[in-house]
Amino acid sequence: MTIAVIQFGGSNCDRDSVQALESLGFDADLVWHEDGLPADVDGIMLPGGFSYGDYLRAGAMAARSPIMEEVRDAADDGTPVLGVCNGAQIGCESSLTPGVFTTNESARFQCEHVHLRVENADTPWTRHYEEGDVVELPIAHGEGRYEITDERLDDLEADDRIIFKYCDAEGNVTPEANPNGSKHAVAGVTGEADHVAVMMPHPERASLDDLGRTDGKPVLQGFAD
Ligand SMILES: NC(=O)CC[C@H](N)C(=O)O
Repeated sequence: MTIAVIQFGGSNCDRDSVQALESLGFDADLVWHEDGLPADVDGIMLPGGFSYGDYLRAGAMAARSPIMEEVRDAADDGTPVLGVCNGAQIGCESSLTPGVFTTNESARFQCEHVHLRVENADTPWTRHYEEGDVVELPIAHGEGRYEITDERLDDLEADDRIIFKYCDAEGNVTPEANPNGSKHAVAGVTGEADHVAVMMPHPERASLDDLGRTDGKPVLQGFAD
């Protein structure tokens, strides 16, 4: 099973993602965006980083790379797509997923561990958790605040498309536990179909025993489901 990890100028979590995926038994191929999507990939990961220096708005320029049309076509054909951090920003900027990620409420880059509550355990990315599980993953972003209109967010909530929310260690969603001011504490959301999803925290940074935490492994295992 081969997962394409797409590299843009400024991606910096591409190799970590490959290593995490390989540790789970996947074949992971780094794909430079100008080379186009290889035929017969079984999954696509948009990794974190600072594509195009986060100019305009994080992810906005990478979203215009022609490979994103191919990613969309593959997603429409059922190929699983996961965007993490800058990959989440690219996913939203290219409308694979709804909303946008913009400047943190703190107006600062934040690098810390956060807790997330699993909101919907019935997606490929959350199937190995139980609804309500609390997991701990790292974040590292300056533009991680999820923003969307109230009306669209209500629809996402009603359709169970929010997969993770920021919470405290006990699973309470509170303003204090929301690291960046994301609306409704959204940390991860699916596309129209749940085999497409994006999230700001980094599961690949918590997927190897050597990293001291493996809470993120189940997310990446979603590529196999
Ligand atoms: N870890 C990442 O993917 C980098 C974050 C991102 N481009 C930001 O600062 O918002």
